[in-house]
Amino acid sequence: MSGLLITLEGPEGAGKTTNRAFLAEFLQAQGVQVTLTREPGGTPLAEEIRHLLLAPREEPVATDTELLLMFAGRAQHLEQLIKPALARGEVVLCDRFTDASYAYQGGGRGVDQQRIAILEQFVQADLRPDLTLLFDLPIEAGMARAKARGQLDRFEQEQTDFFNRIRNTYLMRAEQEPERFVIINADQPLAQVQADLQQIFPRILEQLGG
Ligand SMILES: Nc1ncnc2c1ncn2[C@@H]1O[C@H](COP(=O)(O)OP(=O)(O)OP(=O)(O)O)[C@@H](O)[C@H]1O
Ligand SMILES: Cc1cn([C@H]2C[C@H](O)[C@@H](COP(=O)(O)O)O2)c(=O)[nH]c1=O
Repeated sequence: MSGLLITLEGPEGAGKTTNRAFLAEFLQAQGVQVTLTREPGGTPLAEEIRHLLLAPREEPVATDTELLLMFAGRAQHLEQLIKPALARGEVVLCDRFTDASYAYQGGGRGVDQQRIAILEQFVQADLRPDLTLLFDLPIEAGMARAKARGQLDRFEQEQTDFFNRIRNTYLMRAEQEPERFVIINADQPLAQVQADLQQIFPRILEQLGG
């Protein structure tokens, strides 16, 4: 038995966490076992790595340090949480995964995509998300939501150009893998975003049945 790995991606404040809960509610109502998780994080050790990554600090964080910490947390998360849940046949709803490394460290920081691909293969072997929901919206709209939440973390303190490169990288990846990605227009009232999201429920149930 093998479950499904569904990842939710997008820039800051796109509504990933809010809509992960909405999706979980729907699946649970269908009797599907769901594991909710996030990256960086998802296990106690990986959450400690998350704290290291997100905390604003005076010492500049080297780009490779950031990249390797993302994949170190991912390795722990995969072994301790994601793979066991998939082996139990569950749907894993993960708030960000490796597409975020391509978007943030690749697009945002300028790391060569091939170097990220090497780490992806090293840490994940052939494990890839079954479906990726990309919540897309203009950077200013997402940042306004993030700012309204309160203090900004180390990533959220970056400039608009950094986030525009991230958004563009996500959209480019979605174009390259149209069978895996579904783009959701996140720049709409929540009720409309969720109405759009409902359109893909049958696809998820079909993937689960197959
Ligand atoms: N469609 C929407 N319209 C307006 N506000 C929204 C919408 N979706 C989510 N929000 C609000 O925006 C804020 C950010 O949402 P959420 O935490 O779900 O986004 P996120 O993508 O997980 O953010 P981040 O990646 O920055 O953690 C929350 O306060 C949420 O209530
Ligand atoms: C998985 C992953 C994440 N990031 C960045 C993206 C966000 O700024 C933070 C996570 O915080 P959020 O509450 O989910 O917004 O980490 C990254 O740069 N690279 C990654 O692989």
